[in-house]
Amino acid sequence: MARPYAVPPARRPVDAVVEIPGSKSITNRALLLAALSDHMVTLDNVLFSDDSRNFLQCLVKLGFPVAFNETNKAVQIIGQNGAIPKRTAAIYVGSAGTAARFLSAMLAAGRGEYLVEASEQMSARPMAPLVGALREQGADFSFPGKPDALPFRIKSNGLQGGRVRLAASQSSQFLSALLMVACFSAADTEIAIEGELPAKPFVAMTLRMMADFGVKASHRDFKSFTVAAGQRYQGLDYAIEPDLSNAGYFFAMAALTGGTVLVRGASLDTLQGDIKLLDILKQMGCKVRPEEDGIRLTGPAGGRFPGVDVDMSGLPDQTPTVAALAPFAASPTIIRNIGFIRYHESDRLTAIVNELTRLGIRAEVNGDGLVIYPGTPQPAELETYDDHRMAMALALVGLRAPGIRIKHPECTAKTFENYFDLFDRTVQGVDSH
Ligand SMILES: O=C(O)C1=C[C@@H](OP(=O)(O)O)[C@@H](O)[C@H](O)C1
Ligand SMILES: C=C(OP(=O)(O)O)C(=O)O
Repeated sequence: MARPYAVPPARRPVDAVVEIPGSKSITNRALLLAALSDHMVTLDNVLFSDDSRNFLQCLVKLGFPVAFNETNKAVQIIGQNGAIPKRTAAIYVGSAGTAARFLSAMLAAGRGEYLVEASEQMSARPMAPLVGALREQGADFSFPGKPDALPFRIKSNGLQGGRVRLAASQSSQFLSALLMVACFSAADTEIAIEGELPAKPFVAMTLRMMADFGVKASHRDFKSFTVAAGQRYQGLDYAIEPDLSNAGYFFAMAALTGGTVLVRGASLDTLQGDIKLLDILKQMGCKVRPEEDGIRLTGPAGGRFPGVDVDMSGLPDQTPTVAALAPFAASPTIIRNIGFIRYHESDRLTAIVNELTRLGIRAEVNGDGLVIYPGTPQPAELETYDDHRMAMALALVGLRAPGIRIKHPECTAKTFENYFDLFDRTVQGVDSH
């Protein structure tokens, strides 16, 4: 186990150009759509991290012809047009929500008998609404452990399609999973959403990527979705965007220090809803400039900014980032409509309040949101709950407050293996231009 990471306080405004690995959400969708396609797919700028390596290993276990080269960030998959090569297999999805949800749906839409296993953390996260919707369409589930949770066995003989209800309020990934496999069902699929659908931009990403691979879906105001049976995904070459969820920490470094960061390859024209963090940072006085080779953000002079009042249901993964900036704001920060982040790698509402409190910062859960008050963080060793985003975001506090240590920094490997190396280099200005 790695030692805690001692955050180096920023002695001057950061001035850096950073390269962020490929998007987890796009990588794991592209891997699924490639496997489901009817031809060879070549993926570029693929993320290699725990979440995507687990996904790739699952595809290998299921018998898909997969070739990958980590140095070139490239993956080639020969899609099997909705079929799964192995009729029986056991897969391990690790802690990846996307792998757990997307691959379970693919197996339920296949024909065979499969065991899906997961880390302890993922086994505690919700699966029941997805299991229920897949069961309604003909898949058979059994549970060696807790009912309706991972690990489980799936016995499948194709999905029926038809009208399906989905309790979607705990995670948008249930819907993304159902949408991506629906074209292989016997009949057209109509999914009726029950409860408030969170993280809609991730569903929009799913719809856009399905369309890129050749399958259309329609929806009425994100409340009901239709996918016609018989459509097929095509083989193509596909480039993965840099991960804007992970770029957020580096933009935040510029905001906190009144410095400037260029994220190479980032664009306002993106599949990723987390780009909206830039709007929040603008409200804090940052300047955003799209340039030829990326997006540049310049923080407010002296790192002085006001608190914000923001609905973050569309960009839930940025909640820890905004929470880490909040103690340094001139007024309280209010974050709304993010109750569902209780179901992420940790109960993030509780985790954020616990760690801000440990820093001597007043922070409260308020219904489905958070209120965080300005203050002076005191030296502390912070817990990270085996949650990459808690580790990556809490480190930001240490740029402006001395004596901050981040426990178990290795947990960033879920989506960003060398995060703390890049963090160090960004603070020290090694990569600056
Ligand atoms: O579909 C996706 O790629 C994701 C959707 C969101 O999950 P929830 O809808 O479960 O919140 C997000 O938090 C996660 O990091 C990635
Ligand atoms: C919620 C997250 O991950 P997952 O894909 O496991 O749901 C996340 O990366 O913040």
